[in-house]
Amino acid sequence: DYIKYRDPKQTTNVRIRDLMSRMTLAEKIGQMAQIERSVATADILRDCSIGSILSGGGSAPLFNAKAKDWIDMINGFQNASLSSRLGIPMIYGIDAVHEKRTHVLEPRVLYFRDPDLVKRIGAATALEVRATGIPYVFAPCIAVCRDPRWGRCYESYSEDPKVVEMMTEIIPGLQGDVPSDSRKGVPYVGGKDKVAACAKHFVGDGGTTKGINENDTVIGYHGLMSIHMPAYFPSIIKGVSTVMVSYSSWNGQKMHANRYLVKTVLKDILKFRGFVISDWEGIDRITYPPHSNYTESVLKGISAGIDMIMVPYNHIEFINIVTDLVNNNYISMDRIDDAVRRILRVKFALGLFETPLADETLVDQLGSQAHRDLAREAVRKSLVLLKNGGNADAPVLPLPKKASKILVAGSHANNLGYQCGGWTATWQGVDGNNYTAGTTILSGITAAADPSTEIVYSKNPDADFIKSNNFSYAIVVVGETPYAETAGDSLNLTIAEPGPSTILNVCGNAKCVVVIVSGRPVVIEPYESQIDALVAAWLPGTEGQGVADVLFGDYGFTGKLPRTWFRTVDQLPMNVGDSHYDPLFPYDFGLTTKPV
Ligand SMILES: OC[C@@H]1[C@@H](O)[C@H](O)[C@@H](O)c2nc(-c3ccccc3)cn21
Repeated sequence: DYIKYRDPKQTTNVRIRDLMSRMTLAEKIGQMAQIERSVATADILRDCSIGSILSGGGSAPLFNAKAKDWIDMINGFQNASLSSRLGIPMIYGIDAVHEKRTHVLEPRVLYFRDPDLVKRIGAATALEVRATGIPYVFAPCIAVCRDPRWGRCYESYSEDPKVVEMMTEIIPGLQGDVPSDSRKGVPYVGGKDKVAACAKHFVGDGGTTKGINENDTVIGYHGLMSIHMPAYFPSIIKGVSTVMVSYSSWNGQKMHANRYLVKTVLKDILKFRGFVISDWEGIDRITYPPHSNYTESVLKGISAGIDMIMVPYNHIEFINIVTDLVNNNYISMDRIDDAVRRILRVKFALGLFETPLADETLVDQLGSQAHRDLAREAVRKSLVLLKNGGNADAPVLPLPKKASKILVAGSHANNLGYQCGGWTATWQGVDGNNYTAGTTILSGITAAADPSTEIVYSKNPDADFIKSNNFSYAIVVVGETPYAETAGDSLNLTIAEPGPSTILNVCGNAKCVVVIVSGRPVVIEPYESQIDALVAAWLPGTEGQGVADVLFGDYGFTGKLPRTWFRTVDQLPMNVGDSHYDPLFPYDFGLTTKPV
């Protein structure tokens, strides 16, 4: 017989209304739960009508999983969801694509200010995610990092809200362009090669005291609205499908329990019509210790306006408590219906009811040459030239490709894992070249230099070695080792040993170019006078040859600092516009070179 919500010719509102009218309370509450893939079974998905599954950091169907492994796993889960009473498809979410080695790892930091480029990166990312059967990414992070001591600073586009606003152009890249005649604020996904996106973390995640992750953002209303909120406006206008709540607090109140900002501001005033998702055990952390009063967590989180809870493991406890709270009128049916309506709206916008299973024809898009070239372009445009010789008439860069003998040194010269940083093959990132296909900076240099040039590689050479070799010049690649979230919080921001001594040994005995691989500004002033040329390479990901492209002048340096480069950490926090502004290199600084 005719089932209205299954009819794609009906409007989304009609389909939602029809489906909601058929759903039991249990089915509605099941839709509000997102569980981790490691605990998902066919029985749970079918019997509990679970709304969503995610891969947490590094959680894959198997080690070195290929696209087919992902597709088979996700289709397996989806078929279970489709076998539930009403056959509501589940939505599978993941953090961008850095979970999988099947993807070209875009530069981990997108520090260029080119909305067209970031949109193209979004489109490539959407294609590669869909190729693995996934229709939903927890990106973009539109945090405005105001203190580089924050372990997630590299996930933020800039300290300047204007730049972050501009970079929301990745959303139409990921989701597709909202048709001009369609209502603003409504989730929009334009086709099977596009994904639902997630603006995160709402709100003020980048403003915590001393950059302490998940801590307290102490700032007035106008400061919050002028620094941390602005990028949410264009995100909503561009039809972002979901918003993730921040672990952090605003003036002592947990964002996961902040009904004023989540319901009143985001939903009622800004008219956001997609669904609000918690962070991982985000409601558990409303209380201290976390999960010490889960009933309070569930009540406060859902009452604040959170629609989908990233549980991720204790879905039975979650479902039982929500059911009790509704049956005892602590949570209204209106609140439940608002949450489910929003979740269904995103699922209908994604076309999940029409095409719930993966489209296997996209697999050859993975790691395509076009995507590698795009990532390489992003690397080139992200690099910032901070110093280029002692004086203008003797620039060091671009380097001559033809030289008798050059030295490549440093802990980060030949290490793909270090180039990629956190959120890659594993949550905290990896060390070495065995996890991801890609090009190290050393390989990029070797490929770019003239065949007649002798290239000597030494991770941490001593002074005698350098003196005795009479190198034409040396390239030293050092920086930070990979980290994610709290593990990346740093009060000293020093580069990893033996980086400093490598710099001093090499630069004290040869003309040197120092390339810093890091997610953020780090301590460099003590060595700066010894360094002839200094390049901030951030986290170039798999495309190390993008670094060689500008070092040797195939392309000019054009990058500008997206955040202030401090002298010493005791100046922090220090952002452009502050009264006490005495940086080593100011926000928006960057020397340029011409292509040769
Ligand atoms: O991976 C899903 C989300 C991600 O989208 C958020 O940006 C991030 O804050 C986050 N932290 C954890 C997470 C934190 C601690 C232990 C295990 C997992 C999980 N997640």
